Amino acid sequence: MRTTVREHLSWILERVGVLPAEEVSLREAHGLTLAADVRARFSLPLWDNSAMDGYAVRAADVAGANADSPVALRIVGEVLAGSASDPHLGHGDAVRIMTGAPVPSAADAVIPVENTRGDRDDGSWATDSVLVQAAVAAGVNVRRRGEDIAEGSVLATAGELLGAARLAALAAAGVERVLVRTVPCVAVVVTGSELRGLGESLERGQIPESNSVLITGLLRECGIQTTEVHHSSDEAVSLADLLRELGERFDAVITTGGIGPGTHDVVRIALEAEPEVLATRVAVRPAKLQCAGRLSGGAFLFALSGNPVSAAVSFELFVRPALLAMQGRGEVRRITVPAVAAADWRGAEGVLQVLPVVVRSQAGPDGEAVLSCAPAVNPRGISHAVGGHGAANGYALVDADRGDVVTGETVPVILVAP
Ligand SMILES: Nc1nc2c(c(=O)[nH]1)N[C@H]1C(S)=C(S)[C@@H](COP(=O)(O)OP(=O)(O)OC[C@H]3O[C@@H](n4cnc5c(N)ncnc54)[C@H](O)[C@@H]3O)O[C@H]1N2
Ligand code: MOO
Repeated sequence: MRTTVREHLSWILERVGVLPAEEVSLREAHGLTLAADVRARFSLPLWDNSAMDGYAVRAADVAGANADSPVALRIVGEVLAGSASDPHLGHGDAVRIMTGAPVPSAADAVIPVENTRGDRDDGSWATDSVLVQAAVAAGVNVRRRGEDIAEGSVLATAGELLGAARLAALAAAGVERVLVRTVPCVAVVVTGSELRGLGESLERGQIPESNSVLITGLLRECGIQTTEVHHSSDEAVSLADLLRELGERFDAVITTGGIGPGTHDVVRIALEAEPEVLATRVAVRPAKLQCAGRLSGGAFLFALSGNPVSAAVSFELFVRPALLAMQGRGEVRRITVPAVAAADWRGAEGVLQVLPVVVRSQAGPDGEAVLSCAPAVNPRGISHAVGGHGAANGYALVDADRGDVVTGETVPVILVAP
């Protein structure tokens, strides 16, 4: 029986290891993986503060206020956002207060300015006394210290991807620097004597080289800038030398092409000298041929098929999770979402089918939004279909024992659009 996707991924994840951690500023941390839990240095909010522009009051003083019988309060001060002042309020007093300003210790509620009348007829803010036209309960319009986050609590956990919202939370809670995992340095090597650079003229049998565009783009979509791209000659000896050299300088090396049983499949031949690299057949279509492991130079190698869609699917199933694991990411697998098949298609008998699909949001029977998916390529020949694959924003996962897919059935889909 052939290796399953799960088994092969486990084999890789057991071997990739985790890269070292380094401390960076919050601004440098976006898109990186946190290496250690971070606690809030401050409570959020930091102080009891006003949610409204208005008047800080003692709720008991305005208990009976309404539009017909407003309650007059004496204005004893003003607090703006950023002000350190804490004016005292006695019975019948009010303090002008702006949104975000610390609520005076002696006040317990804020009346929005809209519920008051000033001491002049022009509707402006009161200066000496204010007429309050609505009662307010204690605590209303006061954002309490610590109601969002308590000081000392864990605000971010090791293994998470640091996005904009989390970094803003850390900044607000007084965190300046965080420990993050190093991003892997990755080199890409394409092989194939039929390949020509973009814009070069093509003789019969030659094609534009597109896998380096694919792989560097997929790497960028998981936060990795490729620093070197090589086009190797179809000669196993020089390729073995190149892999040995790259293996010493990079954390990971990704090759495409040359892993089949053909006479000139140079990657397969060059890797025969690498004892920790495993070539295997996985029960999946496309991406059946898999080859991965640690090069003697030290880098982790992923030798992907030259077929562009096989390379993309291999990247999604094995390379992306491995590169995330190297960064200590807690969750390396994508979530699947259910989508309704918008067409019939043939499954891949006996193996998992990973079909590039176009996923759309459409109205369900009760007007609710549901996802639909339609094949982006012909399911009979997926691995070479670089053109149709360009439209795909997801992959439908059709289990080995499921058989064909019928219009209207629900299929699990992973969304891969950047
Ligand atoms: N006798 C068998 N033949 C094949 C088998 C098999 O089991 N027995 N497996 C097939 C499968 S599955 C795959 S996948 C391929 C593996 O192919 P290679 O990794 O050796 O890839 P190549 O032969 O080098 O190229 C395949 C295809 O992709 C095009 N290609 C390659 N590199 C690029 C690139 N950088 N940009 C664009 N296109 C590229 C290449 O021209 C070929 O058309 O083997 C099957 N055969
Ligand atoms: O490795 Mo090949 O994809 O099965 O197309």
